[in-house]
Amino acid sequence: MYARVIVDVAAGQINKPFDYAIPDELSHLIRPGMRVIVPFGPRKIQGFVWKVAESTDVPNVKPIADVLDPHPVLTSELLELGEWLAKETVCFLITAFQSMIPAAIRAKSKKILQLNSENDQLPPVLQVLFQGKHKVEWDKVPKEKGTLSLVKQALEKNIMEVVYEVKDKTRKKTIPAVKLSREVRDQSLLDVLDSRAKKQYAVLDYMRNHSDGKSVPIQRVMEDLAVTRQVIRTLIQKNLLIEEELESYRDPYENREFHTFPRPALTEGQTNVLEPIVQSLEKKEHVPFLLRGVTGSGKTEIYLRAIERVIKTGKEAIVLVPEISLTPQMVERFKGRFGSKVAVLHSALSSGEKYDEWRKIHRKEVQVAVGARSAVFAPFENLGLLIIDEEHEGSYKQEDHPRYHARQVALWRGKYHGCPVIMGSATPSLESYARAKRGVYRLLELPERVNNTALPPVHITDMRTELKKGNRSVFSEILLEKLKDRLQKNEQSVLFLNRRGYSTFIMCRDCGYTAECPHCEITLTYHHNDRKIKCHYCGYEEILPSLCPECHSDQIRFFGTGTQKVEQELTKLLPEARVIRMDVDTTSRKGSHEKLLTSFGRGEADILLGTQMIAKGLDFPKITLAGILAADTMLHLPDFRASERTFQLLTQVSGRAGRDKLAGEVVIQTYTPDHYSIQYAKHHDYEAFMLEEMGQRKQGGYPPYYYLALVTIAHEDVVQVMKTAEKIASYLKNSLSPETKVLGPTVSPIARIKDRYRYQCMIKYRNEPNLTDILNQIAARYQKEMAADKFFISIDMNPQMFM
Ligand SMILES: Nc1ncnc2c1ncn2[C@@H]1O[C@H](COP(=O)(O)OP(=O)(O)OP(=O)(O)O)[C@@H](O)[C@H]1O
Ligand SMILES: [Zn+2]
Ligand SMILES: [Zn+2]
Repeated sequence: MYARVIVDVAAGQINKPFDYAIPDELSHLIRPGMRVIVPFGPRKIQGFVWKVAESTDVPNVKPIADVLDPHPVLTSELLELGEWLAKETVCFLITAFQSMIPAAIRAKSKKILQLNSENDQLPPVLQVLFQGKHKVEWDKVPKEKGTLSLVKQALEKNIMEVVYEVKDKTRKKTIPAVKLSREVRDQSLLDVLDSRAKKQYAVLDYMRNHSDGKSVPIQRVMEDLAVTRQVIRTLIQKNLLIEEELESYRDPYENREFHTFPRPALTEGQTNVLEPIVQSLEKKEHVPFLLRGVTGSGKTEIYLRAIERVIKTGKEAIVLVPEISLTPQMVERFKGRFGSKVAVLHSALSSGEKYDEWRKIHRKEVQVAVGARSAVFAPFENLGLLIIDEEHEGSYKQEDHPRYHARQVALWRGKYHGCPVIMGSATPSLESYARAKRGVYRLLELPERVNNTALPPVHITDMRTELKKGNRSVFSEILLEKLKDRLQKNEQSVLFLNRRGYSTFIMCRDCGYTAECPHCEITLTYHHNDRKIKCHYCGYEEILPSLCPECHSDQIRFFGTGTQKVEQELTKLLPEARVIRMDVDTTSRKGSHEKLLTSFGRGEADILLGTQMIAKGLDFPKITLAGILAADTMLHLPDFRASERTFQLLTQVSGRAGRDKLAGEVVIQTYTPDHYSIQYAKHHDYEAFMLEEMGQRKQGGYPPYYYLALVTIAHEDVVQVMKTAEKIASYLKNSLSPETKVLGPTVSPIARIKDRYRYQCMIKYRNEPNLTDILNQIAARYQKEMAADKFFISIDMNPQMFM
């Protein structure tokens, strides 16, 4: 028997399987989807068994060295999905497979220097390096000329050699447990024990009555019966109990109690919406539903009801939510309804915790997976439903290989399993909405809030007028007034500050110098906490200069409005207000996000001030005011979705106010009050906005009228980039149909990142069946250069970002 293995070397001409012999002792074990260790050149690397075959054309195949999994980590469905994904997103098969499993089991091989003789044969410098051990990781070797040439000599003399070790990072957590041995199960206890051994008798009796023949943690037996470990040990020695290691899960929600989440009677609107979904569940039909429901219309309840049906029929469901709305509140709604049937996959979990949640799915111990983007790969085999909440969210697109969109994957899986997919949002993306209008998706609508409360009235304030009036503060008069009013009434407010397109930077007031990253063409951002300026693209940082590096003036200050600055101003203007600030700085510690929100929910603060993370998902009855401090910061980004994103964000934030009995209100501060995004958001008019935006897209030749593909080429040498970009552009122009437009090459909006100059070509097309093939050819053509770290070519189908 032979295995076709996709090996983990994402470089060179190896986007194809390699054949390995399956040793006899493994032949009954190996199945497609398992991870294996195989020899590859001088080293051993990890791979996935793709297929098992009777024969091979390859002479002298080497045998598989080891198997890492007792059960396949990739189901046959996921293997198939991976192939599709690799082609569609133009990436390596191995990259697609790796992205479907938790990071904890994505093993990497390590390069290691191993001594073949005694330490003292080495030159002193290297002796120090080895410190008496016979192995050193290559990463620990100082990469300087002297040491490297000594290493080279030692390798040539065969004093040491390079080996590769594959480390499986998984560490399953286990706890000691015991179970009854067979002889105890089949006999009367008095036959195996002296009746005077009362405690031992009690233990065996307990095990008979409680354990159902399964193992029980030793700790629990000790606690329940108040016996010492010695009693149990004696029973083990007598072979009456068998000791076992029980796998235990790191449960991030272990110490939390989930209140059973009430199951309200559905409103008429909800009933109508649920009906066609239930029908398609019953008919086992793949129907893509687009559920457009205004904020607070009870979409989540629809999800819960549909999942309920799915679980009843013994099937499984996946629920995707954007990372930032995967709040404890959200988790509680699912855990509160379905309890231990739910696994939560969340990036804030440690990689061990994530792995444990994944294993619950893999071992069919849960039926529902709730999680961010990558949860779409949950290894269920009997899917009955997939849900994408806030389907318009940009974070569903992965901005790294494989550049997939979770919606695209969900639809693929829905089709595979013949089950419905629900895409829900108050502001569906224009692309999805257009598809629904054309009947590709089935449109379901919830136009009203659950208890028929009105959507909150929106005030627009023109910040230019404020400035003319002499108001230099971040807050308009009207917003400040309303904040004071809420304080008096003991109601809560949220203040939203857009993170994107708006950051604090430093500038010299005398000469106009601004600090830029020396490796990227981007301004450095000021961080108040450690008084440093940092690059958000490459991580470069430096201490805030006290004098201007150009003119040595001491008038160097930071500009822009960060949350910290707003908070300072807020405490000055409203000293009595209790403010909770939520941004990257206050939520970086594990669990802090949750703490802040719980505290706000308990009413321990009056104002919640934050960035994107407070825009969605929050459902607090006492919030009656939502303020948006600078609505237009995102409007001017070089991105054709800027207007759409602005509209969506304004609508989402507005939706936080007045969700319960108390009526809500919204204040939007802007410099461009007449912009259609802002005007339609004011009137909660999604359809009118979409209509106007469609016109804009048609004119500009953007989605949904055209599809886009973005090719970015980067290299340290600007001439090389230009030449290659030209070559690629003209190759594309020659191979694609005349109706397709190839724009560029042009300099990317961020012209340099990590010392590499960047150029891009944009492809706009309507019908180009061979495009992915052609792009895959281009990727293959430059693989060697990319592997050698010279060129960096990224191909992004349906891009969400244009930087
Ligand atoms: N049928 C119902 N009867 C009473 N209350 C309900 C009903 N359905 C939902 N709710 C409650 O109404 C509130 C809003 O519902 P939900 O959060 O599901 O809306 P949503 O459409 O998901 O909102 P958003 O898009 O703004 O996040 C919640 O507190 C929910 O518990
Ligand atoms: Zn200066
Ligand atoms: Zn940088």
